[in-house]
Amino acid sequence: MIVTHLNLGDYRNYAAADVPMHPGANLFVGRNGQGKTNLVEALGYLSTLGSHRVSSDQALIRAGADSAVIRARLRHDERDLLAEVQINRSSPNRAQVNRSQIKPRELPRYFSSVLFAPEDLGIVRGDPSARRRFIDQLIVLRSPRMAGVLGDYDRVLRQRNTLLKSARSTGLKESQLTTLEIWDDKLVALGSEIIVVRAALVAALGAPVASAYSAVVGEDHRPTLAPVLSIGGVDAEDPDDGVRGEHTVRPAAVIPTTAAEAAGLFRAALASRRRSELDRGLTLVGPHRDDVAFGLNGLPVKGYASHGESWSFALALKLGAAQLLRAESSLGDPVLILDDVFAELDQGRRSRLAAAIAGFEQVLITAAVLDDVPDTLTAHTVHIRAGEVVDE
Ligand SMILES: Nc1ncnc2c1ncn2[C@@H]1O[C@H](COP(=O)(O)OP(=O)(O)OP(=O)(O)O)[C@@H](O)[C@H]1O
Repeated sequence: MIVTHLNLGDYRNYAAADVPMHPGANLFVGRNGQGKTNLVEALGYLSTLGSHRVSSDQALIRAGADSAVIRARLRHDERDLLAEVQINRSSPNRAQVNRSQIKPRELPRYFSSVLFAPEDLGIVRGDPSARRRFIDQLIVLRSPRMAGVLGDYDRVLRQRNTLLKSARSTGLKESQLTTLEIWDDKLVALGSEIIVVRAALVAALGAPVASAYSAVVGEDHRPTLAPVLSIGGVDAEDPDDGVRGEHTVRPAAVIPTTAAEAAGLFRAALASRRRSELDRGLTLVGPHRDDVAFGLNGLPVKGYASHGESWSFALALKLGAAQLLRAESSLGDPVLILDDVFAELDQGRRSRLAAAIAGFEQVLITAAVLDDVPDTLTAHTVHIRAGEVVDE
């Protein structure tokens, strides 16, 4: 799949932008703070419904405006499609495909992109939530229907926590026990599906991430990924009662392969934690506490790997994700977006990265310095200055 045209209205520092795009590499160059990342961030939003830089949509709307529009003309298998989203400051966002309204969360059915940016270092070095976000975004791109399952799980979790909190202050009454059992059933049904899908994804990512890592780094450093499931044996032994410290981040002892197996484990874990959950007023086990353990040469990445190794690992995660999607998606290749990547790499890694991405249908690259980008990627170069696309 490729983007043939991007149109922005009141998005970040763009009052309006019209950018034709080409198959293969498209390079956006400009000094710091001109709007290069904003441009590619907008395309990332269209497939993940979020920005890699902020958790709320508010910052995406141009200062002083009420709404932002991202509109992209997409081409796949000779067919054109117009996808757009309107991000509103004070009303729900709206989305359209070919001018017909759809739910915003349906957009990943139509557009698939994988974005790598310096912030992705947080996936390997940051909190478990960053790893869950990475995994879940990929899950939705692989199977857009999962957006609903993940959203429903969060909703049920919030409602269950509200009930646990109120039971904590008053003691669990008969009627609350019945309601808790209903929430347990919903949590287990949704959660067990998430657990199995996440574990399968982590297993599927292992090989493409390892080959992306050696393609860029040029050596066989054996990166590994393993799911850490909070329903498995990990948290059950945890004296902190499910509050995960660094020492508990290790691969799950049991990795369920079916939803029924995951449901059995999840339900048993909930039962064994009921007392603690009522004491704390909080759901202590479940996919909202899952993690992924990343390893390099037999050591954990977090806390052990160098800056360069962590950075290359994060890049390999995204390249591996893109590789996985291109192998199985009905949308063709995801649009690969590399934001500010080349400045971080030495000459050898720049050339190797250029070779590794050469086969993708479309790659969008941002750089502050043109000379940082290998010549093979500069055929379509667009200059950006102060929120405007300029011809030079
Ligand atoms: N909601 C907004 N309204 C107006 N301007 C905004 C908004 N959000 C961000 N900006 C402006 O956008 C600019 C940053 O753009 P962007 O992050 O795309 O820079 P960049 O060209 O990628 O720079 P760098 O090379 O430093 O990464 C900043 O000047 C910032 O003030």
